[in-house]
Amino acid sequence: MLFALSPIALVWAGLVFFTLLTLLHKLYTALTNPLRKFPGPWLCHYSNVPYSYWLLRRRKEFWIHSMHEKYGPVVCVAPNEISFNTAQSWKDIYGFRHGHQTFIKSEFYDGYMFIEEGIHGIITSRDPKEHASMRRFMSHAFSSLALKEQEPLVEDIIEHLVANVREIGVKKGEVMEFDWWLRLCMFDIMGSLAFGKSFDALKNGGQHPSVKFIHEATRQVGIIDIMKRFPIAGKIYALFFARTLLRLLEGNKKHEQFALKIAQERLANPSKRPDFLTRLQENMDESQGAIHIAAQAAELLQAGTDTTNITIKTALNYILRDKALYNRLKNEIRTRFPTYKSINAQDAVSLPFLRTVILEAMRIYAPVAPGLPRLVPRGGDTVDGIFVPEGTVVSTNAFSANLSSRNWEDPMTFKPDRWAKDRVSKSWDILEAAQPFSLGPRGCIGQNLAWVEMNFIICKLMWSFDFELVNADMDLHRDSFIDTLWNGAPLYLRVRVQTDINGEYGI
Ligand code: HEM
Repeated sequence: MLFALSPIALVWAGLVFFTLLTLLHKLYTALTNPLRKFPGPWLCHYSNVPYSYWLLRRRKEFWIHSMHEKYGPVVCVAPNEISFNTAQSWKDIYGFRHGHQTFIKSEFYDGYMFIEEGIHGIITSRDPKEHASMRRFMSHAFSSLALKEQEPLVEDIIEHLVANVREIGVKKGEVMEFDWWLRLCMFDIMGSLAFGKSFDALKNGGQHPSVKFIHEATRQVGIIDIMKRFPIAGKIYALFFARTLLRLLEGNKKHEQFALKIAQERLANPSKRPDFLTRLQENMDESQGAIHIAAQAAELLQAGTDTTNITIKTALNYILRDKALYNRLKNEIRTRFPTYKSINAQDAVSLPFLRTVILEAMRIYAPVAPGLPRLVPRGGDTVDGIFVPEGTVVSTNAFSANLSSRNWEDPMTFKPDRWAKDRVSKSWDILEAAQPFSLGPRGCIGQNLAWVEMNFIICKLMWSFDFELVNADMDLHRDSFIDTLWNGAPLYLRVRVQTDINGEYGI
């Protein structure tokens, strides 16, 4: 009977059969999916399409937040993925919990840098044992002593930034795309610390291949994520868009080679320069070579560049919209430091109002906005009192936890005083819902350095200049996209030299 069909009819019959089988399989997995009891749109329980659609539109965190506002603190966002947005979920998923197994990083972290060599850096390492030994190894580069020694290197780059602002913003009177200059500054700082020399991005207006690469790499992460969710479609995409993928991979390769060359050079010519490389070299063992150092340096560059830059940009954006807050911050900085030369990192990090401004900036526009995916360990475990089956990918969505109307009073309003130690207002904010640096064994190892950089930069800038926001019609949330990290609207500022204090840098 089957042989009576023409070849074309046979192909059609095969296609229909295959489609029916796939649909039946989908239906079966949907009906037996243990996550179906979790709230969320029905489609998310059995398809990665909504998740990938919003990822491609670069507004995934906005979508997840809208679902949390609608369905509550736990939402099924993809067939095997649950998002939380509560303070307790941070502790349960990422923290140390006595008597519980670790929730390890999911496959999301696989395969970015040094893929062919199978070598990870501290961020992408998923194995808890491998990571713990890396963390010990890296901790020397992030100790308080190391940080103290790194301060002059950081300050040197900040001086370049201040000089650029004086030259372009004050002397030439140009409106400055300020986040671009901040980005270059952070890039040079990380170059100086992780690669042993500044990239001179501030000097050359960003003409360094790694600046472009790091920017593109954040988009690459999203594309790889989608390709992992749809392996067959991913292969077809790879076939049709081979050139785009090759370009991305080429950028990756060049950045790897660049990192490797720097590491090899440094190992061949040991130095006493107090940067990360020196500390890492001092603590290497025989099992490690230049490639291991290069993998760490490449990841540090990504971790420490846009996170800090985005925070400073956010703080400036909100402060410059509120005259009272702006004057309060200016006064705190200019009173604490009578001269420009008296500005130092230690005092800069202890300014109480500046601290609350930065905390509020990291709340309202989380520098690392997406949920950081983790796997529920064998046997399943509870998150915020809810049992989640083993193998489920869970995360606390930082963007949503920081803006949830269940966690914050008036969440969309920039109110640094919610963080004041002597809080007199009766706000019921759940401060622990915001964990900008994450927590537990995989929490940010660079946070002390980040505080030094951010406070130091803001103090030096606000001491030296008066700022005016030019594009006040810009809305940071409305006008931003997320490619793992923010790809936000530019911040245009007009700059004048400050006239409150006649410091030695007055022009
Ligand atoms: C405002 C600035 C910063 C924020 C908000 C921030 C945030 C974070 C977050 C959320 C994580 C967890 C990532 C994950 O679980 O996948 C992390 C990890 C990490 N961060 Fe930062 N970071 C900042 C600055 C820095 C700086 C300046 C450095 C230094 C170069 C740095 C180095 C790292 C490293 C190495 C890790 C991985 C730690 C580990 O897995 O043991 N970060 N950071």
